Amino acid sequence: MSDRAAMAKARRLVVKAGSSSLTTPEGTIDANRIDALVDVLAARRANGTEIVFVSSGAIAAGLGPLGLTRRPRDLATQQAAASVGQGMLFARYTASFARYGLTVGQVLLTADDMMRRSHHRNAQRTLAQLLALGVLPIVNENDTVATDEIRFGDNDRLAALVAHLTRADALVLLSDVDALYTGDPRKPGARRIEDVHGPDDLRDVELGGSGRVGTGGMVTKVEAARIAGIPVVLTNAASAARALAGEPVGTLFHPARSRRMSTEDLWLAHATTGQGRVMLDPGAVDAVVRHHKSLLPAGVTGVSGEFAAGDPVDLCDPGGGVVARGLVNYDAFEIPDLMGRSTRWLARELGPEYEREIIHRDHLVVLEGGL
Ligand SMILES: Nc1ncnc2c1ncn2[C@@H]1O[C@H](COP(=O)(O)OP(=O)(O)O)[C@@H](O)[C@H]1O
Ligand SMILES: N[C@@H](CCC(=O)OP(=O)(O)O)C(=O)O
Repeated sequence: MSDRAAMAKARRLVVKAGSSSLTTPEGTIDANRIDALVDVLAARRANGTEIVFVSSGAIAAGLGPLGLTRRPRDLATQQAAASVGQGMLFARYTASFARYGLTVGQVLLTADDMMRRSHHRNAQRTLAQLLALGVLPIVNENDTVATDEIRFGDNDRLAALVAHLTRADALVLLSDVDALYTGDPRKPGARRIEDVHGPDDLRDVELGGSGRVGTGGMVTKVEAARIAGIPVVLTNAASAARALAGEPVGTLFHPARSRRMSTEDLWLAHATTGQGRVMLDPGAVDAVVRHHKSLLPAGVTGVSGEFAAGDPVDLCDPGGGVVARGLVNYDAFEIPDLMGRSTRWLARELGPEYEREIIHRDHLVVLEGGL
């Protein structure tokens, strides 16, 4: 099945709309555009497809009511605008989907919810239950509590992670441009890119910044497409119906990997950040990256950062490049005493509890640079 056909046949779809597709330049909700988009989603839902909708626009929709003429730069005012805008946005969706007898559920997530395994599982369960109950979940970042350091900021990566979380078959990113271009389409000479198969197709592409109200521009969309691991179409809201029908609109990002990674691997690779680093000798790099073995203390040459057992940590090759990430079995301060030792020696000298690996292979994922 072609990736376009996969879009048309998807049984579970994540659709993400950017701020610019949902709000007016005056900083209010664009009710007509929301209704038009809801018409498309409801029609697809009526065909039996489960849809998770990721909607930006909380900050943009809060600008007008607060008398702001442009997107504020400081986090506190962004959060105030999001607090005002999110409620209005969701009220609008509730009314709009009700025209089709559809019930919507609001799901606000933080980057932290994606990073902590227990929160992640919880979000996964909630979304699954909403879908099982026939509810259409509408997801946004929980802007009012997100801090600068741990913010998604844009919703493109969040949409890709939600696609993982829900094991969606395809992802549609709706923006104010109808496709990815070779350069910013606001400048002359930019050409539309129809298909992206991998990094080679993006080599000469200028990934510019965002529009007036959006965040991240094309960089975050390309990144989202890369991490989604499923067919992704990028187009504008006006082309949403055609994109969902598998017609050749926008830009289609073909998934790079044929084998789907497990949910935990996807989570580890894309939703977490290493809380510290563990340095490996060449033999350990080989064992972990090529042979997918557990990381044993004997192959560790150094450690940095403050992490606790259970945290995600980055594994580095002797050149300092990150090759893998895994959930570590020890606190950072314990590792120097174990480094370079065989598990047998450790068990004999320190006790049987030290026989465990630094990272078990079941909780270890090789990152792209390490392949
Ligand atoms: N190579 C490119 N192809 C398409 N659009 C681009 C490119 N470079 C920059 N852009 C700009 O990215 C903007 C969309 O990004 P953004 O404002 O973050 O959207 P959204 O709010 O939908 O997430 C477009 O308005 C476009 O002007
Ligand atoms: N969570 C934020 C998303 C911010 C944003 O600009 O996202 P996007 O328009 O998708 O680039 C909001 O709802 O305003």
